Amino acid sequence: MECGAGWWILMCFMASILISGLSRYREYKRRERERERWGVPRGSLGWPFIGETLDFIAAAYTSRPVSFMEKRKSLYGNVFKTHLLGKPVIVSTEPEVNRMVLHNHGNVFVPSYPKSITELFGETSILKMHGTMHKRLHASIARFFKSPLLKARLTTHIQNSVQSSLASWRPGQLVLIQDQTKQITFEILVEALMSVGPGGRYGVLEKRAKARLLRMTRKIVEERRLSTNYFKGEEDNHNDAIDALLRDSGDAADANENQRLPSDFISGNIIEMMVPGEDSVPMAMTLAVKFLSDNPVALKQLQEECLELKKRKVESGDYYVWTDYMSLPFTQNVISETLRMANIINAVWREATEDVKVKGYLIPKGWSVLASFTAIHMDDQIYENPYHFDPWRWEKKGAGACSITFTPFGGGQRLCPGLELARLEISIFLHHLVTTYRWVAEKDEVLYFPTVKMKRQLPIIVSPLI
Ligand code: HEM
Repeated sequence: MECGAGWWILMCFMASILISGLSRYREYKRRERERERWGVPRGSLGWPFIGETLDFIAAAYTSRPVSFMEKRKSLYGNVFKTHLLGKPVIVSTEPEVNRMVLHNHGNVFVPSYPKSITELFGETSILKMHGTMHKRLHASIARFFKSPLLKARLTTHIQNSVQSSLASWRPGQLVLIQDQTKQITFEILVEALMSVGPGGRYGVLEKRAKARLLRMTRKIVEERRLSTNYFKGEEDNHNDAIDALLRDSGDAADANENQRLPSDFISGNIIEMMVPGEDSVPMAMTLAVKFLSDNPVALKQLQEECLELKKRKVESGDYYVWTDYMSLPFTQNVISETLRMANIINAVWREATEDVKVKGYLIPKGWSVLASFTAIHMDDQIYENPYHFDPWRWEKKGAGACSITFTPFGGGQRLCPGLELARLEISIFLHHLVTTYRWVAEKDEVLYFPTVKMKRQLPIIVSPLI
C-alpha cells in the first residue's frame, strides 16, 4: 500500500515536471517563431567571447568614434546587432527607435551599462534604478532642479564662482580651461546638492575620498533631519537637493515618517548624483571654448550679443537674473551646437526584460540595446556638414529644443534632470569669459575614450578685452 502511494507521488511529480517542461518548450518555440517572423536586426556577433569589442574600442580611440557605427550602418542598416563588452547588443542609430527605447513604453527596458561604467555609479545610483523607486526619485530631483527659487539662488552663486575664477587669471597667463571649469562647476554642484560652500567641510569634498564623503554627507542629512521637522511641513532654508529628498514623501498625501527616504539612501544618492553632474558640464564649457577658438566668426557674434547685455546691465544698474542669460539666442545656439558635436554622453545602454518589437525589429529578451546619440548627431542626412561647428543651424531648428534628432540630455523617463542647470552654468561662464578676455588657444586634441576630454586640458593664453 505504502509502496503504491510512493509510486503515485513519484508519477505525479514526474508528470508535473514534464508538463512544466513542455509548456516552457512551447513558450520557447513560440518565441523562436516570433523572432524568426520579426527578425533580430542583421549584423555580426564577431569573435567568440570578445565579439566586436576590439573594433568598438579602436574606433573610440580615433577622432571619429562614430566610424564603428557608420561602417555597420552601411552594411546592415540603421539598426544592427553586434557583441560588445561581453553582451549581445542591438545598436540603434535611428531616431525613432532611440525615442521608443528612451520612452520605454510598457517598461520593458532597464538600465544596463557595461560593468566598467556601473562601477563608477555606486550601489544606490539613480542611473542603475528602475521601477517605482526610480520614478519617485527622478520626480523629486527633477522638481527640485526645475524650481525657479533654486535657479535664482544658483544664478548669483554661479556668477560669483565664475567671476572669482576669471579674476584670478593674469594677462599673458596660460590657463587650462578644462581644469578651471572643473573647479568652478564642482563648487556649484556641491552648493546645489548640499549647500556646502568653500571652506570647512568643502575641503573633505574636494579630496573626493568616497568613504569620508559619505560619512560627511550622512552627517549633514542627519543634522538637517533633527533640526527641521519635515514631517510637519516645517521649512528648511537651504533649498538644496538634500532638502528636496528629505521633504519627499512619495505619492502619499498623508505621509508618515516610515514613507520618508532613509538617511543612508539620501546621502548615497547625493554623492552619486555628482557622477552625472561632475564632468559633463566642465567638458561642455571646455569644448565650447575650443569650438569658438576655431571659429572666430561665431566667437565675434557671441561676444557682441554678450557685450550688448552687459552694457544694458551696467546702464540700468540691475543685477543679472537667470532669464537674462538663458534668453540670449546666439548663446543658446552656441551651446546647442557644442552639445551636438561634443557628445559628452554618447549613448544610453538598456536591457530588454522581454522580447520587444520596435519599428519592425526584434530585440530579444536579455539583449542589450545601445541607443547611440553620436551616430544621430553626426549623421549628414540629418545635420548638413555635421563636423562643421555651425551655431546658425539652430536658428531654423530652435536652440534648446530637445527632439528625437537632438538628445544630448537623453529623453523620456530618464531625461537629465540637470539639463537647465547645465545650460545656465554654461551660459554664465561663456558670458563672463567673452566679455572679460580675448584669448589664443594652443593646439590640443579631443579624446573620446573612455570619456570625452582634452588631451592637454585646453591651454589658452588670455589678455583683457579692454
Ligand atoms: C552638459 C551636461 C550634461 C549632460 C550632457 C547630461 C546628460 C545626461 C543624459 C544623457 C542622461 C540620461 C542617462 C540615461 O538615460 O541613462 C542624464 C541623466 C542624469 N543626469 Fe545629466 N547631464 C548633464 C548635466 C547634469 C547635471 C549638472 C546634473 C546635476 C546633478 C545631472 C544629473 C543627472 C541625473 C541625476 C541623471 C539620472 C536621471 C535618471 O536616471 O532618472 N546631469 N544626463
